[in-house]
Amino acid sequence: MKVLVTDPISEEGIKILKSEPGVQVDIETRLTKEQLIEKIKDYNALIIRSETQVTKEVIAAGKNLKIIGRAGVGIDNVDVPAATEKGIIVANAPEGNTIAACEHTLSMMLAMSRNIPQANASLKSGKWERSKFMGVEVMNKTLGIIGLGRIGGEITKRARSFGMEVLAYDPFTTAERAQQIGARLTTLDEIYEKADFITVHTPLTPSTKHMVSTAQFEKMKKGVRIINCARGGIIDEAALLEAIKSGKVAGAALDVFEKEPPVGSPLLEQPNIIVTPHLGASTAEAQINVAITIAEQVLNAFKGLPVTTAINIPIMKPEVMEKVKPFLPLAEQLGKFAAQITDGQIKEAIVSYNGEIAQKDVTLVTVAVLKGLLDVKLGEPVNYVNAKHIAKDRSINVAETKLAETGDYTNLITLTLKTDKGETRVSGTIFGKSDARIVEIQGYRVDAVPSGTMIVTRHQDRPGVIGKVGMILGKLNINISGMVVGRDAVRGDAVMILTVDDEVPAATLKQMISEAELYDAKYVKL
Ligand SMILES: NC(=O)c1ccc[n+]([C@@H]2O[C@H](COP(=O)([O-])OP(=O)(O)OC[C@H]3O[C@@H](n4cnc5c(N)ncnc54)[C@H](O)[C@@H]3O)[C@@H](O)[C@H]2O)c1
Ligand SMILES: O=C(O)[C@H](O)COP(=O)(O)O
Repeated sequence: MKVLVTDPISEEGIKILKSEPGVQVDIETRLTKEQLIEKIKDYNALIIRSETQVTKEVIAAGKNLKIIGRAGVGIDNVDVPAATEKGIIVANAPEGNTIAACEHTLSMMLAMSRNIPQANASLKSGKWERSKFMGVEVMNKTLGIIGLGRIGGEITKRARSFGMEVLAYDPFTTAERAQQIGARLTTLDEIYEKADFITVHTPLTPSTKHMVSTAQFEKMKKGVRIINCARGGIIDEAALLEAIKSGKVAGAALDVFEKEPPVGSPLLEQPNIIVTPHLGASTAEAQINVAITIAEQVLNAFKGLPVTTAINIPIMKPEVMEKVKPFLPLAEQLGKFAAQITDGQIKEAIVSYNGEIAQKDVTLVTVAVLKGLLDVKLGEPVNYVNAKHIAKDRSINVAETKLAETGDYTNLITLTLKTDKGETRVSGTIFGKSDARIVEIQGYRVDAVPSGTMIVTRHQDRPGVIGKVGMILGKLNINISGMVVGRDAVRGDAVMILTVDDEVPAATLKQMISEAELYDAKYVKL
């Protein structure tokens, strides 16, 4: 397994990767786009920070990529949909630099309030300008936080200790959580109306891009101070420049820029804008944290272990994962089995859960069913990353139903496929800890271990049918190792599963259908 590291990460992470037998690590920073596209084809993992741009072209060239690891939080420099489509895991290190970014934000707020960078530059240039650098206090001021996630939360706690009132806006958090950490959740308009300081802590996404622009500056208090230690582009730089020039905004503290480095940006010429070169995560502690996390995640991906910080796979807490793990192989086999006995174009896949499993978080189990189903149907690599995406792309509607009733089985997973030609229904269960069985096909009871190769027939239950099938297979030296039949009534319709030790040619299935007068016969390989 080969890992390419294209942005500088702490040695601690590199050591972890290198200590794993069979893992080769190459560090190549400052690659051009073309160089990265050329190199990436040989690698199984790419580790980056915020500088490397992982574009669609890079991802397309990464024929052997399993995982893109971001040693930090923001993944706006990675084309995540393109990676998902290719089945490449994108993982970040979401917690390692929270404190670093929080402390940097507060440093910037205080430095801006007391003109520290300007005063430092003045004194070092030989001046002694005490009256020029009159500051403001933060105590008894209102801090508006946009994005009350990990960093916004830590900032709240510390800002409260400075004696600030904290107003927060975050559509994805609750008023209770905000209150618990010391903020009052409110609207953006109230923040703009009341805040003396406004700091943004959202990711950069299409919906947060330029969320603070001319119209928003107009709503703010005169003399407001702005901080952006999240991502360049959340605040519209052109609008900020105008607001600074007009005096509406008294000062700004920026760690991040729409273009990095911000060469030639007029923002750099404004005396009341202080800047740092994207240093939010640059502490020794944070860099060790994120490098260790991402190295561990990359190794997990190589070993097929859960990548717990992946942002394009359903993530589960280890205790939840432990409970659903035994069902994943069964779920995948059900998907594969159903795909091979189903004709027509799949319009809908309904995964129904009965019994104990219905009480669990089955997100990953449904993905496993889709993985098995689409792997067979499409003949292209499908994994836990891209299964849902591919289903959506192919206009296959995926539904989940849950029923706590146990019926005859403690747990039952049923996959129903609706196609343009009809409907297929297959159910499976786990006996004991991991004994997987297919227990129903089209409503007929059966009992088959979902593995190996088999022939699945639909026919009328009458004398001679099974004999004729056996004769045909016998003549071709195809060995039958097991047989189960399910029927609705004596001489009614039936299904049969014949487990076979050898490959069954399509012509043999046709011969069986015509000579034994079967409704249908399918070869299933699991
Ligand atoms: N300057 C740096 O070096 C540095 C360091 C770390 C993180 N960051 C940036 O900070 C961002 C936040 O990091 P975090 O760890 O707190 O992430 P987080 O996911 O814990 O928090 C982000 C919060 O933003 C909220 N949010 C999303 N869309 C929103 C919207 N439209 N309006 C308001 N809130 C919205 C989310 O609900 C979430 O609570 C990262 O995405 C990264 O870009 C920068
Ligand atoms: O999103 C992040 O984690 C920060 O912006 C840090 O970026 P960096 O790893 O390039 O310092």
